[in-house]
Amino acid sequence: MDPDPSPGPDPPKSWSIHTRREIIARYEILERVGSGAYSDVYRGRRLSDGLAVALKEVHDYQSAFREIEALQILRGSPHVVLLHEYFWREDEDAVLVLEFLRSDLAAVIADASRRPRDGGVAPLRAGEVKRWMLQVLEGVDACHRNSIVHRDLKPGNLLISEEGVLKIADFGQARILLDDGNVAPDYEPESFEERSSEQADILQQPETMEADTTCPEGQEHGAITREAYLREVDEFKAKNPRHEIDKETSIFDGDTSCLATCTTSDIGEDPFKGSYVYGAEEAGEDAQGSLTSCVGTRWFRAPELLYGSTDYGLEVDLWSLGCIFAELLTLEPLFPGISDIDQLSRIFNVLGNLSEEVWPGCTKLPDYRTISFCKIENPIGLESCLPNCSTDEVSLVRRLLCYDPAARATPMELLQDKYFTEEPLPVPISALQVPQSKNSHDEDSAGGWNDYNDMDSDSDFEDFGPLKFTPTSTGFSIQFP
Ligand SMILES: Nc1ncnc2c1ncn2[C@@H]1O[C@H](COP(=O)(O)OP(=O)(O)OP(=O)(O)O)[C@@H](O)[C@H]1O
Repeated sequence: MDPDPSPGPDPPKSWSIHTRREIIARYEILERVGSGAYSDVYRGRRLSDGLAVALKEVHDYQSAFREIEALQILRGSPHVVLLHEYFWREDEDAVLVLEFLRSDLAAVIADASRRPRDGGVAPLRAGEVKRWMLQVLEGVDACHRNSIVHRDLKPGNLLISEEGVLKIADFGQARILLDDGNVAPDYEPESFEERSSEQADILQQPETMEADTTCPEGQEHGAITREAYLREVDEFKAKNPRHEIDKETSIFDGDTSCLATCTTSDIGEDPFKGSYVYGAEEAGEDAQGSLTSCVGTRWFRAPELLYGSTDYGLEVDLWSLGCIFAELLTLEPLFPGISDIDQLSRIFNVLGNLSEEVWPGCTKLPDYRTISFCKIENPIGLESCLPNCSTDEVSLVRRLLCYDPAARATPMELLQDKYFTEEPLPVPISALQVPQSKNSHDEDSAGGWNDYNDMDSDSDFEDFGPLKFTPTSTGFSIQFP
């Protein structure tokens, strides 16, 4: 699509990228390739050398600087999407210029699920699955080494280059965890007030954008101390009154939970769209250094988040990894819940109830007593969900899908798992089959991809025709048929 040079009166926000002179001067904006909860993404071409890029116009302020902050810290990680530069002028959406990646793991799974199964043999070879997993693990390892929790890991956020290199993308929900377990308050990646008026609209040029590689001895690169963050925030607030306005107009509600507060806004892949509560929770996160439980896509959301935890860590990503790996092995989503409660019930049906026995302390989760599930006498177990999988494959998934977050294996531990060094060995990246585009998961597929669009439920309760709800003194009791 040709860029529209005439701004016209009040162009719709999502098209405003076409009216940004500083961007048009450097990039040809081609077709829109995707859109998410907070963004529109266009394929683009750098005019100076023809480089293919993705131009991500982020409509949400917080999401934009979280993504920029994380991508700057992770710059140079081979399995994290590369941020070439970004444009951000006050009162306009941030536009991130990213390397263009044509496919994603969702498309790999959808493509494979359409291939015929040969005598029960999965269409994705074990060596291919291993190579995809290794790349995901290396990417998540880089995030976690830098204390960055992604919070929205799912196949659609694992982008893939033409050559088969997998890169983690969409850091709009990422946070940096501090040593004390809290999160770093959001801060402006680079203050635009410091720039001259000519430079004010282009915050980072490719030549000048380098993540700060200096870090105090003994401290992981990118793990900025709480003091440094608070200093940055103070400086930023002094320069940018908008931050103060945001804080004043939002309600602090940092301790509230998804289950308790998002029952009318828990909208599938976009649990926060139009949600006033989410905004309030995000403010709480910033103001108090605590976290919100309203993160991630439901199918990949850890039980502690489903139970409203605001005191979680990197381990929420590990649960998501377990769900992603299971899906790679079976080509079907493991826990395709249609609401938060259904999500929990699907997990319990497989792994058994969450109790003090399996995770000491879990009864203190904010919403644990709000909803009581009936006892699952005979959970079906992970093996039944992973038919035709080897013991090693089941064991790998099991090491991630532990109720107790502390028991989940870290990416580094998994990278050393014998599964990856035993036959069949991971295939080389060049032998991976990369789908032509990401669009394949919008089409019909046996993998249930259309269900991703069906994850939107206005209420946690409306989809529960066959379930028996009983009000209790603390909340609800639910019985399954
Ligand atoms: N670097 C890229 N190269 C090619 N396509 C991309 C790139 N980044 C994003 N996209 C496409 O744009 C879509 C939206 O991007 P992204 O997931 O980053 O945005 P979001 O608004 O944070 O989405 P979500 O609602 O999933 O959180 C992606 O699904 C993907 O198809």
